[in-house]
Amino acid sequence: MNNLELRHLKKDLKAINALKDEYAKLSDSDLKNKTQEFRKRLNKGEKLDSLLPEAFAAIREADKRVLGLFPYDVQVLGGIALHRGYIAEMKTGEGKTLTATLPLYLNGLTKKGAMLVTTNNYLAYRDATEMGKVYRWMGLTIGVNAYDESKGKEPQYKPEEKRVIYGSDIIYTTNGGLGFDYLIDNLADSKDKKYMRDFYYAIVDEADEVLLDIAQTPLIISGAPRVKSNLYAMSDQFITMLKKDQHYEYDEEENKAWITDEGWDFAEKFFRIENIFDNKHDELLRHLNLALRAHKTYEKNRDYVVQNDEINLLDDNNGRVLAGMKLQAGQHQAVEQKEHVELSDNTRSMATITYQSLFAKFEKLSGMTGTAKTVEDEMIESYHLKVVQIPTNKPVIRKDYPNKIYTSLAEKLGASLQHILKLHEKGQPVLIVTGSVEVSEIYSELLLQQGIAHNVLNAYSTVKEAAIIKEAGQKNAVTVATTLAGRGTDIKLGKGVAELGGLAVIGVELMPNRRIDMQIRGRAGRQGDPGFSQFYLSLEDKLIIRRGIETLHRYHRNHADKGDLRNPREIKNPYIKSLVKMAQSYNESSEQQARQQTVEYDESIKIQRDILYAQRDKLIYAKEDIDAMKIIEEGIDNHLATHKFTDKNDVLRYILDNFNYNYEGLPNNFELTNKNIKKILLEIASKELTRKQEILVNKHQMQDFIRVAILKAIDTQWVEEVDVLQQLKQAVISRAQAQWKPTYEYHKEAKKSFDRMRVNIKKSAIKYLLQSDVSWKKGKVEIYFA
Ligand SMILES: Nc1ncnc2c1ncn2[C@@H]1O[C@H](COP(=O)(O)OP(=O)(O)OP(=O)(O)O)[C@@H](O)[C@H]1O
Repeated sequence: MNNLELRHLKKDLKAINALKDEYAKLSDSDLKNKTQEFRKRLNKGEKLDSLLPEAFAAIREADKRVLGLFPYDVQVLGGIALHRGYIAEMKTGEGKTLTATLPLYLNGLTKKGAMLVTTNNYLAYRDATEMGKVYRWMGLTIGVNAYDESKGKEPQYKPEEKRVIYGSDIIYTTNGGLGFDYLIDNLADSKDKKYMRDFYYAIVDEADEVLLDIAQTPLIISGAPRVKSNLYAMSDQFITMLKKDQHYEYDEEENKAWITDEGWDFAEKFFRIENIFDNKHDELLRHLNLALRAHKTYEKNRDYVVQNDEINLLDDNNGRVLAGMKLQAGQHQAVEQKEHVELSDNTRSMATITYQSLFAKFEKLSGMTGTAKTVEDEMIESYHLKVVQIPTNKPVIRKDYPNKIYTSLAEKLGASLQHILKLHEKGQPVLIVTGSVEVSEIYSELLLQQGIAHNVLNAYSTVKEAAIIKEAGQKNAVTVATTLAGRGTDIKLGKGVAELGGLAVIGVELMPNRRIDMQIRGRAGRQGDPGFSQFYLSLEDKLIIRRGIETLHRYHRNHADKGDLRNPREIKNPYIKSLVKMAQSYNESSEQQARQQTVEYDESIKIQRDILYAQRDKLIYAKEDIDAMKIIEEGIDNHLATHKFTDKNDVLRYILDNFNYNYEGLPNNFELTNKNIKKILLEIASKELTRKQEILVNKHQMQDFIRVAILKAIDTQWVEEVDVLQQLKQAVISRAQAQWKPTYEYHKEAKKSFDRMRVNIKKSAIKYLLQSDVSWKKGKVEIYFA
């Protein structure tokens, strides 16, 4: 299969290579003028595909002149694959950054926006800065939705600045930045606050990480805070007094903790209540569980870090801070309480999207990574993306040694340290990659004890990332890093290092999947460089404990106390070794199942969100006037269809609640028929709208008001709906049993809830249109919603 696809790509490569000499002879200005020429031809109807050979030849030549790098044939092949909407699997260090310039230039010619999406700020900013030069030289604009972390905090862009970024020919952004911007753009209540264009073309860098691993965590924008609770502090204090196996139990494999009967008895005594399971103590019960989880299942420096008096979650896949992400439903506050930092607002989510849905919005999607083949089926299923493997430019000469496995953590530390010391003695640079901040600190401590100077790169030190990476390939360098240095990081070898054997990569934990292993190994042996990689594992590695293979646990129990740091004994038993591998593949399949579940549950909210956002856009970009009376009438009809007014007071209540809270009363001779009720309601509405029109002077301002009021109705109801769906999902999952398809139940309920929301939107619209106050101050409309 791969060969067939490669053959197709090679045809284009041939055409591009045939133009090589001709383009090399062009003067700088003739080369730059090609952009205009291509754009003219596009305008006349020529297709991108037919421009491909010339455009690729042009940008390739420009890469050489501006960046000093002439894309190799294999990179051109990769570039063509990216244009054609494949995932180009190019081995680590083959130069994907440069490869992307080719299809980005070609697709940027359309002026519809060609995006390079990557996992983190450091990579996005680095690549945009380096590659930006060549696009500008060729007369294309580039927008950068990332910033230099060493120079300070994230800039807060105004909508007009975002519009410039997203309006550029080529855009470099992080996936998180893009997702949040999409959600914020869809919270705008007027044209001048919107900045996104329709999504056209994207190349997703580190495609497997972004599209699969990170895609497990949906993006959430938080909104109005819920009432603050003092139960966090009380619950936290209580939990710290509990004794393990008496008051609570903890299952390490599942990373689950629960309070025992004895624990609950203790709680009843402590809080002086009779029955904690009584409904009136629901909130306390919930907070106790949150506090228990905060203490027993969330670990500092593994799951989160504490920075600037804040809890920042860590991404399991790459050890980086998950910018802007919070644990939901009060869990975040419980962890804050545990760490004694100020409690943030416990907000409900206002808008949310998964990456699966976000990327489905691109007209054309492609991706690149060093590791995609093992997950090709999933890529096809979730994104319709096929993988094509691109050959390397030079053979990879890096040596990947088989894993060394030890029983205990101490033995693993001892063995790996001996190896590191030996390498360091001869001056070979070493990169030690750990699975958590905690372990990175242990290694740092051990190295200090040996008097070895080294750098530590983890979530606490990302501001120094570029500087640390620059040093990491020099003679004598020792770098301890979490997996955040495991992808994209380009470590260049210093003078004399190749002769010493290149970079040595020492991995010191069993990683969640093989792709992460390969990426870590791939920090060495780039561009045909020498280098090697070696993993040191132990039966106390997190993944082995979590994946619970009984034979391994038994082996561990029987052997753990016999070894120590100074006397590490490697496990040679092939059966035990194969079980360690199995723990990793178990984990891979459960990761995949979890992703499948995310996709399945996402279907409802995806459909609902699309309908709702389209409705919002229709209002924001409405060419014709919005007929407020028509919307009010529909709301009245809805109400009359579902509600039977029993007497005049009932009608009056409805008017006071929804139409006019100063309403004086119905006429004495009012006859209670639906027709009459509707008539009087329409009269009140029409009078109120006329009054507002008088205040707002002209029709244009009145239309602005109507639009904002209806958007407000949509948004408030949508916030409710997002919350309802989230809770519904939790409820359905916790009820899930065998032979019962929870997703079916979920989608059925979600549909009902959506229909209710549509009715409620109209109801709220009436309220916001009629019961709000408008004023006209200093040439601006001011609106107060009750
Ligand atoms: N055509 C070229 N000629 C010379 N050097 C090149 C060329 N292409 C790339 N390089 C160099 O190769 C190195 C690796 O490039 P890059 O970091 O883009 O690799 P990558 O494929 O993204 O790796 P990873 O998979 O680890 O992210 C860089 O130092 C880059 O300058």
